[in-house]
Amino acid sequence: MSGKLASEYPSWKKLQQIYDSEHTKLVLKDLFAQDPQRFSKFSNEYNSTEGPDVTFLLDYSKNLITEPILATLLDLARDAQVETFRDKMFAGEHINTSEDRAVLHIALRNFGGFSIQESGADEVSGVLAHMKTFTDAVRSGEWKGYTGKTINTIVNIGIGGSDLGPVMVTEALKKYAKRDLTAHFVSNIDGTHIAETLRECDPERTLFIIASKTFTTQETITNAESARDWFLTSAKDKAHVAKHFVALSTNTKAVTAFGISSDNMFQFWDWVGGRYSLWSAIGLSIALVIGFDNFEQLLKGAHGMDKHFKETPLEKNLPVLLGVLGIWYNDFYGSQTHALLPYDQYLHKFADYFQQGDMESNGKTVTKGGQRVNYETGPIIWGAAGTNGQHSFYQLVHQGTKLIPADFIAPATTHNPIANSKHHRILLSNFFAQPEALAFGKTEEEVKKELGPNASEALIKSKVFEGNKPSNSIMFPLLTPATLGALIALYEHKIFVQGVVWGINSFDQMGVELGKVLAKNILAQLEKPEDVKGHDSSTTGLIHYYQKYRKE
Ligand SMILES: O=P(O)(O)OC[C@H]1O[C@H](O)[C@H](O)[C@@H](O)[C@@H]1O
Repeated sequence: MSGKLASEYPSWKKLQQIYDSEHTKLVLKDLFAQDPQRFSKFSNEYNSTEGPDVTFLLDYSKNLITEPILATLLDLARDAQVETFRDKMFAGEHINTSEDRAVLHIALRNFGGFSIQESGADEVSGVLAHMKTFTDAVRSGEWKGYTGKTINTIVNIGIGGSDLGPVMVTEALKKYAKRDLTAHFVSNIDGTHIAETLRECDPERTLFIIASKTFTTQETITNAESARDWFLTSAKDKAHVAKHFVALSTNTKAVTAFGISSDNMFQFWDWVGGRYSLWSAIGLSIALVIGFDNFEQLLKGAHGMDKHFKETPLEKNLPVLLGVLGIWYNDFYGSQTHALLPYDQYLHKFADYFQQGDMESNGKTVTKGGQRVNYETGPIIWGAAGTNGQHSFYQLVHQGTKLIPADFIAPATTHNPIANSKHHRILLSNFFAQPEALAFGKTEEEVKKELGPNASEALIKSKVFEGNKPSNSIMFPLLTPATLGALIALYEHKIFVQGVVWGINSFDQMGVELGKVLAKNILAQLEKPEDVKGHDSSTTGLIHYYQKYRKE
C-alpha cells in the first residue's frame, strides 16, 4: 500500500517468474518425499503470551510452496509495508481513507495496554461495564418485563455485521449458553423472518435488541418497528417499551427518535466496522447467551492474537502466513475461491461469517489511490461444517477442474464425547483424511491395481485423484471462548494483510450502496404500472409481472 500496484513490487515479479518456471514441478508428493522435515518447517504452534491460555497448531506444510517461495511471499508483505500499515492501524491512524476513519476493533479488546489515542477508545471499558450490569440483571432474573415476569427470550434484530457475528458466536459457544434463555436473530426484510420468530415469543418475556451501527438500515428499522407494533398490541402502553427494547448503535439521535431511552442504549464508535463489531456492544446478545465472563474471555483470546500479530516476526506471524499463502493461489494459481471447512458442528456458521468479513473487506477493484488493479483481489469465501460437505461439494474439490485452497479446522477434544467419543474419533479421522487425499490423491497405477486386469480404461480414469490440492490445517485442544476469539482475530488480521498487499481499502463497503439506492427508487414506483419509469425493459417487465399477480 505504498502507492504502487502490488504487481509492480519486485517480489511480485519474482513470484510470477517462479510460478511460470516452477509450478509444474511443485508436487506435494515429491516435496514431502524429498524433505522429512517438511511438517516441522511449515507448521507453527500458537501460544498466547497474555490473558487466557490459548494454543493451536497451524500446519501449512500441504501448500504448494518451498522455502524460497515462502521467503519471496514474505518479501511481498515487506514490499507492501504490511508491518508499517499494521502499526498504523494499531496506533489509530485513519487507514480507512475513503471514510477518514480509524480501524480499531483491536481497541475493543485491548486488555494489555496498546496505547490508542483515538477519541472513544477510552470509553470502551465503560460500555463493557454497562453490558455486564445489564447482562447480569437479565440472566439473574432481576430485570423484569412489563408484567413483572423474567426474560426468557431475546431477539436480536440486525443485519450484516450486526447479525452475522452474534449468530456465529452464539452457535459456536452454545456449550456455554444459558439454556433457559432462547435467542433468535432476525435479519431479513422478508416479513416471514420476523413473523415466524414472533410466533415463538411471549411479549411479556421477550427482550428485543435492536442492533444497528447507523440505526438507518432499512431492514433493521422496519423489522424493529414491526416488533414494537407486535409488542404494543399486548403491552398497550408505550412506557413498557423501555423494559423490552434496547439498542446497540453509534447513532444516539436515531435511537431516541425510535423511542428507546439512552439508558437502554449501548454505544460504540465509527471506528468499529460493521463486520468487525462483534467485540463491541453488538456482542450484547452473545454476552446475554454465554454470560459476560465468557464474553470477556472471547475478547481476551482475540487480544492475545492481536499481540501475536503486532509483535511476531513475519516468518512466524500466523495471520501473515495465512495471508500470503492465500495470495499465492489467488494471484498466481488463479484460484477464485477459498473454502473454510470446520470439522466442528459448533462452527457451522464460521464460513457464513467470514463471507462478509472477507468479501466485504477485500471485494474491491481500485486501490486506495484510485487505480484499477491488474490482479485479482479478495477470494470468494465459502464452506460448511464437516463431514456434511464431504457428501455434497467435496467431489468437485477432489476431482473438479478448479483449484480450491481450503482451511480445515478442528478441536482435538469435543464438548460432546458421546459414545465414548466415538463420534469425535470418526469426525477427526475425516479431518485428517481429507487434506491427505487432496494433497496426495490416487494414481492410475494404484487404481489399476485395485480394480484388476478387466477394468475399462474409462473406469480407471474416473477413479484417479490427481491430488496436489493445497490446504491448511488448524487444530486446537477445545473450542473455548478464548480460543474462538483468537481464531476469529487470526482471520481478521489475515484479511488485513491481504488488503494491504493488494493496496485496497479493506474497511469501506461502497459496493453495497447502488442496489440500496435503486431499491428505494423502485419502492416508490411499485403501486401503479404507469409509475414504472426509467428502467431497462427487463426490470420494467419484471415489475409489471409483479403488479399483475400481487395480492395485497
Ligand atoms: O449496523 P448497520 O448500520 O445496520 O449496518 C448493517 C450492515 O449494513 C450494510 O450492509 C453494510 O454493508 C454492512 O457492513 C453492515 O454490517
